[in-house]
Amino acid sequence: MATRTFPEMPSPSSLLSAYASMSTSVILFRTMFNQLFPRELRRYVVDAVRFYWKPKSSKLTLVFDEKDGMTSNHMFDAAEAFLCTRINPDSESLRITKSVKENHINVKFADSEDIKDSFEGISVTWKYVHQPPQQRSGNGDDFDYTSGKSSSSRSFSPERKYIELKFDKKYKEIIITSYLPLIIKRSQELENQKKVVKLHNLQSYGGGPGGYKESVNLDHPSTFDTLAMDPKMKKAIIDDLNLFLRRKEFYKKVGKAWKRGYLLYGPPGTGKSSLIAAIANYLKFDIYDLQLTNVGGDSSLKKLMLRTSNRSILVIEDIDCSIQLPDRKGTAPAKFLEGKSVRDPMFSLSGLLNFIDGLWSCCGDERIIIFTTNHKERLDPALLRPGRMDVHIHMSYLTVDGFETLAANYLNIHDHHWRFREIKDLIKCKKVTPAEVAEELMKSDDADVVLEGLVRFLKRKKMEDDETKDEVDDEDDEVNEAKKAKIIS
Ligand SMILES: Nc1ncnc2c1ncn2[C@@H]1O[C@H](COP(=O)(O)OP(=O)(O)OP(=O)(O)O)[C@@H](O)[C@H]1O
Repeated sequence: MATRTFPEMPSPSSLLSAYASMSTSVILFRTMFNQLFPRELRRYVVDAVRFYWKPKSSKLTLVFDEKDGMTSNHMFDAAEAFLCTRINPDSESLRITKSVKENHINVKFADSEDIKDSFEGISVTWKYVHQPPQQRSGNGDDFDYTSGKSSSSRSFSPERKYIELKFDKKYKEIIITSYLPLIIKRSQELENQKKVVKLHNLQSYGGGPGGYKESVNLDHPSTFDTLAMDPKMKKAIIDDLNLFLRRKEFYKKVGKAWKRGYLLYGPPGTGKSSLIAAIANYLKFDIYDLQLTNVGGDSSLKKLMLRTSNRSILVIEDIDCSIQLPDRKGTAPAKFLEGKSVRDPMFSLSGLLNFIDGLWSCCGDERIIIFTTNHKERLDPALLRPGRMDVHIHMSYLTVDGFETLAANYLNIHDHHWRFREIKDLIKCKKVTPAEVAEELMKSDDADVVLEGLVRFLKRKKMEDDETKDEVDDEDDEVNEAKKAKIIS
């Protein structure tokens, strides 16, 4: 039987001396390398070696930085919102955020946590990376390219937050053209679901060159369900809003800015402001309340307008009080009313509308503009011309249907109450605003007590009106008598 012989194993002392001589050679080589070759050449050689030796990966990584220069990166925000819906139930850490103005708590995936997703059978991996401020080399003179270290002149790079998306390179096209747009769409849907509608105050004094803008959450509870108005009119408004939202392509095709104008008119207390809040809550659009009384002219108006965002409602309340109308010949200069600020504005109402149209047609999408007035008859005819404001809505006195809505909201009475017949008869023959009735309905928790009080209120109002009417009739009689006497003498 043949026996195998093994070569003799080197002794530990010979291994140690081989290692020592190798390390010495490496140090010698590095020193020679650094001394013999200029810095640029060293850098070039090191980069070239790194490039060719680096194993080629079949993966592609897309990086969404939080900021794109000074502005925030919409793709980062969209990805972050989308990934909140993909959080792994086994996650070991999560980020929790909430701003003072938000009503909800945001649960986000944590630093360096991987999230797996798949799109049309393609597996992708997401990762959130937060790099705190990092030291970096200063002028680079002392940088050693063989060791990759530098020794002095350090400064700090700013902190960086980004999201990485990794997938197989061959799916690049489909991921960029289909998956990313889907993420943007989903994030918008999520945003709409939890969006807190804001009310921004737009006025041009204070707050620096661009004017002053303060905003609060719009906590107005008004919705189309709580609004007391003719059901047909309510439905027509909702249909109109829905049509407007769907018609992005239509507006583009006909070359018009994607905006819609509403004129709300009617006596005080008939729900004009409530309707604006209901529209904002329905569309989840922010409201910009434009105070024209302090806008000096085109340039400050333009600055204010540029501060408004898409998907918003621009409201100009009591338009008849904000701008003095030009005379019928259109020659009188427009002037602001209300005492304090009577600078000559550089625009009339129609000028203002043309201006807003022009500005929005180039940089505004999904905008709604609402004017309100208690006196439609006092408005600039330019505003009432067909095609100017798309929809005119008359907010009128309380109707029987409107009363039923208020009774359901305030008293939780959804069918009938024995007082209803009398109340409805009184409402039919008496002009009463929803605001007046709403105030009566809030006076007690007891529906019987409240409705009895409402009946008394409506009767009293009717009596007062009858007396006023009698007085006016008496005065008219006296005037007629006097006229007759004058003619006879
Ligand atoms: N149509 C309505 N439906 C439900 N509530 C209403 C309605 N109209 C008025 N109210 C109630 O009256 C209050 C005042 O109404 P609102 O401010 O909307 O009236 P307005 O027409 O805008 O008045 P103004 O012209 O004085 O600004 C509201 O907060 C609401 O409680």
